[in-house]
Amino acid sequence: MSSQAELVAKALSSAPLMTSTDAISADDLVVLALFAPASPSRPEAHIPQIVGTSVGVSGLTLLTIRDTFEEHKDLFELSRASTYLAAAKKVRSALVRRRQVDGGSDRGCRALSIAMLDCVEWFVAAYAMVISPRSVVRLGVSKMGAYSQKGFGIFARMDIRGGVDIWEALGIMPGDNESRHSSLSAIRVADGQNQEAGSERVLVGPLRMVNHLCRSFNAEYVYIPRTSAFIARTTRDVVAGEEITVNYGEEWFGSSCPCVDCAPTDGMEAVVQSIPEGPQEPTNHGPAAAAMEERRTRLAARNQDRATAFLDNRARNSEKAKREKAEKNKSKQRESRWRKQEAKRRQEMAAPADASGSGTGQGAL
Ligand SMILES: C[S@@+](CC[C@H](N)C(=O)[O-])C[C@H]1O[C@@H](n2cnc3c(N)ncnc32)[C@H](O)[C@@H]1O
Repeated sequence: MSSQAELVAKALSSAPLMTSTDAISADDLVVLALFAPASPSRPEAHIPQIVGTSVGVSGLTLLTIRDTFEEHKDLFELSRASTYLAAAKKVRSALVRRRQVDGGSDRGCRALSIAMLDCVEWFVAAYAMVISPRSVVRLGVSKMGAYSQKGFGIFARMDIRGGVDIWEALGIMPGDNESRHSSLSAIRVADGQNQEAGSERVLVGPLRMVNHLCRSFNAEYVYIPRTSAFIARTTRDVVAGEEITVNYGEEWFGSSCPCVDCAPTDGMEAVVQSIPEGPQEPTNHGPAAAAMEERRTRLAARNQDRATAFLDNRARNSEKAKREKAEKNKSKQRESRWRKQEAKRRQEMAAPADASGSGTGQGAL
């Protein structure tokens, strides 16, 4: 199936460059619409940490995009790449029709500019790849790091061998570097891409949902040559249900990395599958499930040890910080005392000269 996903990803990767502002807004919009619409009928819907918070549209727009996608969802057949992109165009055309006032209501889509609709088309196609039951990965919600913060993550639907390209986890960089809009997904242009190598961009699309691990990551970003697009490539075997993770590089979190390799937690886990995807291969049986269970047990045991070490370390560091602060205060007080004495001494030295004459200093000659 991956070869079809590869065709779709390559077609999407050669899209004209978007601006950061449109790309981030459209990414927010499509993610919120497809995975977290504010609908009372979906109490499990979760609004994760994502994105640039740049969306200036109503909940109605989100629901309209979601409904329009649902109406066309069956057209997104990942096994037939030739029809796949046409499906995204149909979603766009339906949204354009809904932009026109229809019986007094535009169903909330009038706020979407033409440039935004172009981007929405791209993101609908990109995220429909991970929604497809044929995709090797899916989008879920991950409980991450030391603070058990929730955010989106990408999870394997099936066992994936090491060295495999995950075409469904596609990301693309806009043509400008307005990355201040979303520091959640800054990335540098690589040699061999179609933009100035080394410059910083925002990564948008499903690949931006991949989370970080310092050591036990299982994938890396690779770029699609001569384009602005990236995908994930596994660096080792991954079992069904496991989260796909990469190492963002040392600079990302600095010395306070919250990942489970650096700080202990219960580990990452998928807690919500945001969008119903139809029948799927059961994953709670067979060697893959056993391997995953074994990995979970290993992670839990390791995290237990780390938890103790982490707490000891934190207590030691906090003591050390207190001592250093007290020392600093003492030294400040010493310095202030010294300054006062020095000022007094100077005053005393100056006093006889003042008393002796005109105040210009010449009286002493
Ligand atoms: C590119 S985004 C990854 C997707 C993100 N989870 C989301 O929902 O948008 C990067 C952000 O995810 C969070 N993140 C990634 N890996 C993490 C980890 N291991 N522990 C805690 N937070 C993590 C951090 O907030 C980081 O700035």
